Amino acid sequence: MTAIDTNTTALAYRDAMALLASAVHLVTTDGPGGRAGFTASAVCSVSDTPPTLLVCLNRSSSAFAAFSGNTSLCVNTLTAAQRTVADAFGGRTPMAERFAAARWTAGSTGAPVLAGALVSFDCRIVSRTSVATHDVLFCEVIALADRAPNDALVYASRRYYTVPNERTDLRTLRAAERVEGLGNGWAAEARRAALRLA
Ligand SMILES: NC(=O)C1=CN([C@@H]2O[C@H](COP(=O)(O)OP(=O)(O)OC[C@H]3O[C@@H](n4cnc5c(N)ncnc54)[C@H](O)[C@@H]3O)[C@@H](O)[C@H]2O)C=CC1
Ligand SMILES: Cc1cc2nc3c(=O)[nH]c(=O)nc-3n(C[C@H](O)[C@H](O)[C@H](O)COP(=O)(O)O)c2cc1C
Repeated sequence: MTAIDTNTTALAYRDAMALLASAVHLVTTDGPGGRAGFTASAVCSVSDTPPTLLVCLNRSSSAFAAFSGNTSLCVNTLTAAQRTVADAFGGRTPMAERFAAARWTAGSTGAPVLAGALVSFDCRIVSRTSVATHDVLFCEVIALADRAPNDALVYASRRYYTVPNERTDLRTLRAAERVEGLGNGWAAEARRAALRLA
């Protein structure tokens, strides 16, 4: 283990955290505190009884005041096709412009639900704790939005990657077989592997 130099602790920590791959979410809210949202990787499952997750929000974020004034939020997990929305919600863009970058419906809590998200967790904020620079918001999941099989967006080493959905893979493979008439060799082996995953 290499000890962390106290003068570069934050930088060393960030460099180390940058190695971790994570899902990418738009965390959104609406209500008396106003409408706001930000791109987040610091989202974690806490419990399934009742379904509970946590979100870490920097108190210096322009979205912080709205989340403080509201009692609900929605965690919208992004698909690979939604990386431009991740950029829009990643900072320094006015809130109206962020929301104009995508289509929305209102969840049962009133929080904005992103159309076409990999999955959306509509939540009631049940507790808040300030830790260092961030507020940790503990949220009970009230509703889940439709989940269509899709490729996931992953953030690692400060860039975005696509994680193919197994079922999407299978559809692609079947389409390739139909178009190209592939039925033997590597294609047949790949098909068998995909069927085992399905
Ligand atoms: N948890 C957070 O608050 C996060 C904030 N960010 C912010 O987004 C921007 C771009 O980030 P990157 O390109 O990934 O480069 P970066 O070098 O700023 O961050 C690398 C990694 O360090 C962690 N991190 C960064 N800032 C943090 C913070 N203030 N508190 C706790 N963990 C933090 C995250 O895991 C991030 O992926 C930066 O302004 C960064 O601060 C990014 C990821 C998580
Ligand atoms: C991939 C990615 C993940 C992020 N994750 C978080 C996070 O979990 N919590 C957080 O407070 N900010 C996170 N941020 C930073 C916010 O999205 C946003 O940039 C920051 O709150 C400053 O926004 P502002 O210009 O609205 O103040 C992340 C940014 C990126 C690009």
